[in-house]
Amino acid sequence: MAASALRVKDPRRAGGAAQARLRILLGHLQGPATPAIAASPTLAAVVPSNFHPPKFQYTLDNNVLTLEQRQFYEDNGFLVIKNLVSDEDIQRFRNQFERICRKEVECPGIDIMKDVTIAKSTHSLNENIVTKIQNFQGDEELFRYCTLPQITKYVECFTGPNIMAMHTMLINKPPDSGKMTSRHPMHQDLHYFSFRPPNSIVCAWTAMEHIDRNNGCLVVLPGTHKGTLKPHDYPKWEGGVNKLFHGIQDYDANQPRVHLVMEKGDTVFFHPLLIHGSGSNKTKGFRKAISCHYASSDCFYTDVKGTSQENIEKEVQVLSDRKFEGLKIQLKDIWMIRARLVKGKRINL
Ligand SMILES: CCCCCC(=O)SCCNC(=O)CCNC(=O)[C@H](O)C(C)(C)COP(=O)(O)OP(=O)(O)OC[C@H]1O[C@@H](n2cnc3c(N)ncnc32)[C@H](O)[C@@H]1OP(=O)(O)O
Ligand SMILES: Nc1ncnc2c1ncn2[C@@H]1O[C@H](COP(=O)(O)OP(=O)(O)OP(=O)(O)O)[C@@H](O)[C@H]1O
Ligand SMILES: O=C(O)CCC(=O)C(=O)O
Ligand SMILES: [Fe+2]
Ligand SMILES: [Mg+2]
Repeated sequence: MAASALRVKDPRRAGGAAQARLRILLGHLQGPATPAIAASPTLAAVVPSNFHPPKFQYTLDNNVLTLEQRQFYEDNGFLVIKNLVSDEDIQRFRNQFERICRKEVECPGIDIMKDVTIAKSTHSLNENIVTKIQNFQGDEELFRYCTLPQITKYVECFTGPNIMAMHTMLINKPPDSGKMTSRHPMHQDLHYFSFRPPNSIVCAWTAMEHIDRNNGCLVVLPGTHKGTLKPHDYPKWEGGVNKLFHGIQDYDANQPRVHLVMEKGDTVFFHPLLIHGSGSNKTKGFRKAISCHYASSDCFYTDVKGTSQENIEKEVQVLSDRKFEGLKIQLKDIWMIRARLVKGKRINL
């Protein structure tokens, strides 16, 4: 059976023999279960002798990625494609961002965020106050980013043909005030998500200008997509931390990091378990990037009760209580509201 057919099923819903079979096969998709199977006479009897574990777990069969690119993503959990978005498109996104910041256009459902150091200031909004806008799925001009064919062509290698846009952001990392609040702590995006499986989710993140360590590039820990979701909470930073910027609790700052230096239009695709963050912006300019988290529409929603994600659900509920006036909604409801179809059929999400 093709891995792509399997990975969309929720193994908990399958029963009996089918469940046993799925578990065995999913074992190959999720981790090195082979030695255990070989050691067990009962399980070994179920696995045909000509069965070869799939070589690839994190990418689907496709004719877009070269073998080398595919292997790179499998090993590292990210892949940078140079020069994927045109200057013209980036200028359009930048113009629309400025119109939204200045409140010249209405954008239903959007969240506008200021840096924690100026959160209580009463400046009227403009593009030099806003640190990011989120959930622009309702804005046709910005949503164009999510539908760019040269991006969805790559996305499909991870999600398959039924593609939902789940989360969108335009990040406008401000010059750091000196308190280091422009840093984004090391985290896994899956911490925010109540849908699975992780291998059917991918983020596309496009640099809207040259980005390096000076203006706070993305920083990744290669290979960490092979691990599990870690507990997240606010880092104990002296200068303060932005709302909802949770970081990995036991993060060891001495682990080897890779700084992704990118040119305008370059796009990185990365796995939702990949540990990443971004550094402070030491320049006077606002560092801009645009991103979308995509998921296969046959992913399924999960309840985060009793998991390490309870803390994020509680916080998001407090925020949504203010917006939706006391309606106690779950994290998965919030994602359901935000989700928008990009391509193919809407199934579960
Ligand atoms: C893929 C992974 C997910 C993404 C990962 C991330 O990016 S994590 C970050 C995800 N971020 C988000 O989802 C943020 C969504 N943003 C929002 O909901 C909003 O921007 C916000 C709640 C932060 C701010 O709300 P509003 O702008 O509507 O309201 P307002 O300006 O009145 O602020 C409301 C209260 O929040 C405080 N506040 C505002 N911005 C803040 C910030 N950056 N850090 C801390 N606190 C902040 C204000 O001081 C105020 O406190 P008082 O009430 O005390 O006066
Ligand atoms: N001491 C630290 N403790 C926890 N997280 C850190 C620490 N230093 C950096 N990080 C995290 O590592 C990532 C990358 O940081 P990086 O070192 O690149 O940036 P920076 O410290 O802002 O700038 P610089 O380039 O001067 O080191 C960010 O996500 C940041 O939050
Ligand atoms: O700094 C950035 O652009 C990346 C932020 C990020 O990783 C996130 O918001 O999840
Ligand atoms: Fe992130
Ligand atoms: Mg540093």
